[in-house]
Amino acid sequence: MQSSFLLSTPIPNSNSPPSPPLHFPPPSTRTFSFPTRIALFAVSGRMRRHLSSLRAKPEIGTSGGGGHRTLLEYAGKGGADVGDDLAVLLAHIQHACKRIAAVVASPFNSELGRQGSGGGGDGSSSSGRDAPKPLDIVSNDIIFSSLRSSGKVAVMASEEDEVPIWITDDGPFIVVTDPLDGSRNIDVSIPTGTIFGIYNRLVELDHLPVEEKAQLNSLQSGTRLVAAGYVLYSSATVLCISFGSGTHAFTLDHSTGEFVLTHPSIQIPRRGQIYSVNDARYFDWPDGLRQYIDAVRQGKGQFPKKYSARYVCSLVADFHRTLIYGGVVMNPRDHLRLVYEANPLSFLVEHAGGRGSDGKSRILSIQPVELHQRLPLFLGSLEDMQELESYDNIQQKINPGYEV
Ligand SMILES: O=P(O)(O)OC[C@H]1O[C@](O)(COP(=O)(O)O)[C@@H](O)[C@@H]1O
Repeated sequence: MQSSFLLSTPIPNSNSPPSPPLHFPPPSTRTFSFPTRIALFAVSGRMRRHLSSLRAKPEIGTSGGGGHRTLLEYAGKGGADVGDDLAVLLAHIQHACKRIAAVVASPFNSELGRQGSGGGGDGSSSSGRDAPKPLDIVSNDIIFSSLRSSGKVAVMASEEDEVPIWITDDGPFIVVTDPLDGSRNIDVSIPTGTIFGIYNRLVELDHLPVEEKAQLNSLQSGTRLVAAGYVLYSSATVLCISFGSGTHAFTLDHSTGEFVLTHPSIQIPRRGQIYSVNDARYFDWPDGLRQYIDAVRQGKGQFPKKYSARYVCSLVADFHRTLIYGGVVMNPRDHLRLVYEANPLSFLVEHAGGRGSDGKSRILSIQPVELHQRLPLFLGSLEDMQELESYDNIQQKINPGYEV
């Protein structure tokens, strides 16, 4: 009785047209004992309440359905009220990231993902940057055309472009971005991500030649970020953002095409029990880092429990897990980029109560001197980061240029 009742009752979903009011005939009482009748009545009552809650109309301003606010509602006047210009820019960024999500998940990208393009024989470009894969280029183009059509961006500075690109003189914002981080994982469907940071255009530089003002606007210190975020392309597509007050994550609802608020005001645990690093590099590490990892592995660190290791080798994925579960994510060699990777992620982790460091200094306080500047990167829970940095010698100076 109970299971056929469940099977025959259509459960509304947001794709279905509005359905007529649900009517549940009371279960027949003729063939059941009194206690069974009571139990069935309770089940059907609970079920009725559950189903009507599924059919509940979203609150005003919650068009994501299910009572969740969408990203644009959150950023708008009834929410964080980030201003019209930033809201328009955000609408274009989220649109670009939905397109990238579709491209990385497409069955037709495998050929693209496999080929390298350009660069030197050692897989690097003439400027020492890694050779981009075709999907890096496609993602870069998607971001660029969205930023340009927003009309709100003066400069885009991307991992995939040798120099920052001047877009429009009166764009109020500067966007720094790694359009597709972790693209080396694309052939095997491991998560990837987009990272971005948003600054105000420095109007005091408007009189300078275009190349010069594009460069200087892009090299602002992380403390001046207006907003920063990442989009994780994984089992779910998650857009995590901070406008300088809290860090919030929105998950793409594929049935509505909206990012809906799923993780408001994320607080990274003060201490986690996970470290994330490529530990095949153990023998190239300095003593301090080895000692730290040896200690936490054995439960001999400040926290008397043995840590676990997790390493996806995709910065956005490793960072997202660390933000939610706590612990530390690190790349101790000079590999990740200050401007469009370390700064945005440090901004996010700080606004969630954690810390971002190069092993010696706070990331956000480092003045960038060039667009593709690399550095060691450590991000995570406050207590874990304090413990890690207390080892002093944690930056890996030997960087042989690993093959994989
Ligand atoms: O090779 P390592 O030191 O493990 O570095 C892996 C890191 O490099 C990255 O792949 C970024 O490098 P790329 O921008 O060259 O892809 C991160 O996603 C990842 O966390």
